Amino acid sequence: MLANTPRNPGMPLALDLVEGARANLSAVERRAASLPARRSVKKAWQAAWLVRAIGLIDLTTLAGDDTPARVARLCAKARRPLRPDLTEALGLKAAPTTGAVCVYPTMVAPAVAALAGSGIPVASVATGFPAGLMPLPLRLAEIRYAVAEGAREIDIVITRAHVLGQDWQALYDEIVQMREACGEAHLKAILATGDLKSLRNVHKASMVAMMAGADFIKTSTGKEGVNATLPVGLVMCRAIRAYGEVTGHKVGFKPAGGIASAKEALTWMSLMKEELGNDWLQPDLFRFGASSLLTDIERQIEHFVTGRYSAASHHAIA
Ligand SMILES: O=C[C@H](O)COP(=O)(O)O
Repeated sequence: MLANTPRNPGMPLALDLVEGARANLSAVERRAASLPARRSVKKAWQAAWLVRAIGLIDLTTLAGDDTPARVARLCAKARRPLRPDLTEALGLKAAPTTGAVCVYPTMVAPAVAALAGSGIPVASVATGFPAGLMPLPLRLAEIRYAVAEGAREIDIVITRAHVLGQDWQALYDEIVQMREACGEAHLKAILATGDLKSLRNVHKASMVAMMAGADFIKTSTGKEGVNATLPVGLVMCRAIRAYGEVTGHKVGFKPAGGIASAKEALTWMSLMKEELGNDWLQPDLFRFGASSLLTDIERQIEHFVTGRYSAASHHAIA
């Protein structure tokens, strides 16, 4: 899944680049507000974009009552996210699969077993998700555990206090160690932007995470009061662009938390296309972190094919 784009090796912490980061807030907000109004994707193209969106989803369950059986059901959905009659009606050569399945560390082994032979990677949250307030050696041990269980992607959470206290060296150092603990597994750095107080902090934390070698930067755990928003997404995309201009490295982006409708998915995809280009519409550089988005996408595709909507419960996931 992540084979096409070389990994971001990171770079030494460059405080001038972090501090010099400019987030022109009102321009960012104006630009973000204009995105949903755009009608750049219509009808047949919309169906094609929604099929593409399926392949960009990290199909997620992160609940206290997760069980191996629920995870197995979710994995079955990841293998076959679209009903065969819809796949056929759309004339798709290959049935889509989701980008990954994302679970807690103790659910990695059941997910790996359920996805065997599918090529779909398992992503695991780690580092004391969602708050991250555990001693660093335990957070690193949790990464190693998830990797040993078979996770190919690790979604870490950062220490928000390092951002709120502007301690960029401490943030850089912890992410460098997390990346080392990941080994071959790809690291997605969850910034928990709803906790970071300002867009300027979001921009700075994005830059530090990329300098420390994050393969992806991700907005939210899904557990903060405010999760993925377009202004935050725009700031993170512009940070990815700025980092790319300085280093030549491409870093992926994952909005997560509260993205539940096909319409929102299309808006996020337009943002990626316009801000970063078509490479960021591929699963090695873009993912949605979402637990219920697939249900609405399937409904909208069914409507496109049949002209009718069925109840969301007919598209049960786990
Ligand atoms: O990373 C994924 C999020 O936890 C999913 O959030 P959601 O349940 O609001 O879609």
